[in-house]
Amino acid sequence: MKRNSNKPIKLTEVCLRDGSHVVRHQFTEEQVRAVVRGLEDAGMHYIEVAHGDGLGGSTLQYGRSLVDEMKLIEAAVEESKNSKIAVLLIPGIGTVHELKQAREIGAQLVRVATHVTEANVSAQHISMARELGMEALGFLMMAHSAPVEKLVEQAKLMESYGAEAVYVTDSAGALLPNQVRERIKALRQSLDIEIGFHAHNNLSVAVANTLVAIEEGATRIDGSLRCLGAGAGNTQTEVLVPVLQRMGMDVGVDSYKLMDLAEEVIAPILPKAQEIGRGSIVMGYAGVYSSFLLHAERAGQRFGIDSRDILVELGKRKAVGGQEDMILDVAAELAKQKA
Ligand SMILES: C[C@H](O)CC(=O)C(=O)O
Ligand SMILES: [Mn+2]
Repeated sequence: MKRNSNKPIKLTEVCLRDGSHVVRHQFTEEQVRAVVRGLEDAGMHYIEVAHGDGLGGSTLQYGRSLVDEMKLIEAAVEESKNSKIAVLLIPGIGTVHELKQAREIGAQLVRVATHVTEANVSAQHISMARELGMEALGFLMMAHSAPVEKLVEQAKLMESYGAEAVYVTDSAGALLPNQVRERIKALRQSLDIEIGFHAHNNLSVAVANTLVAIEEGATRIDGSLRCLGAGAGNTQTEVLVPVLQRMGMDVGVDSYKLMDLAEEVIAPILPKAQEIGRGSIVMGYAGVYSSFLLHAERAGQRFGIDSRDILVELGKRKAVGGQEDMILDVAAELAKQKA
């Protein structure tokens, strides 16, 4: 593959953060320790640990964590030597208070996540992270939902606040390869910082999209072992690494160790195998935030309606992350219409 960048690829394993949605935020300290030990041994570059909705996400609205995320981050830091521990923060859900706490216990990188049109709310957290000596990256969620020019404008804002990279975050798993290409290409042409890509596999194109992103010059790449991430999960890490090897790119991570970890440690954690089920397909198709899946399934059961109808309606209303309360409203409305 001809890459449009000569910078090394840096992988971030997100199963201990994005996967938190799948286990309803019930990770135990032992699970986190076992996963981090395995990832450290395999040579993973970054490991993200936090509540699924980022620092401070443990609430009634998003789902309470079984174990305080700071305790999990601390455990992850203890188990890692060369792998760096990363956290995610959505301004408004997480605050500078949690950011400082995460830094004090050893987190080295933060991804400040905002909706794709709301980069302006990331300024304070990006600059605070830099002051704290952390790597600070921007994470533009629901990147499918804005025109390319808007995405570029918002990424430039994050760059101006001090972000060292900006991610195209395909939260809904809705982007198709040509759309990933045009987005990464446009960012590469307009920014001086690194570009990242975070996929969801709802339409079964996460690996393909990630390859396109890398080809166009993305160097910060996310994956989750065994697809342990919201919806149908992310780019499957233990698949991506050997695919890259076959393309002549050695990212310095041991693929056998990743495969063993996925099979022996992650698979037993999964409540059920991560499949591209009907809910995930509809999310990708309708452009709905992947972490809404389980909330919509629960609401569907409660109101006796098909959760796909809820997801399609949420897509029409352009619901964004943080609007989980809309799921119940939509379900109640649809049930009323049905009655
Ligand atoms: C808080 C979200 O789950 C962040 C993310 O991983 C995404 O938007 O995708
Ligand atoms: Mn995600």
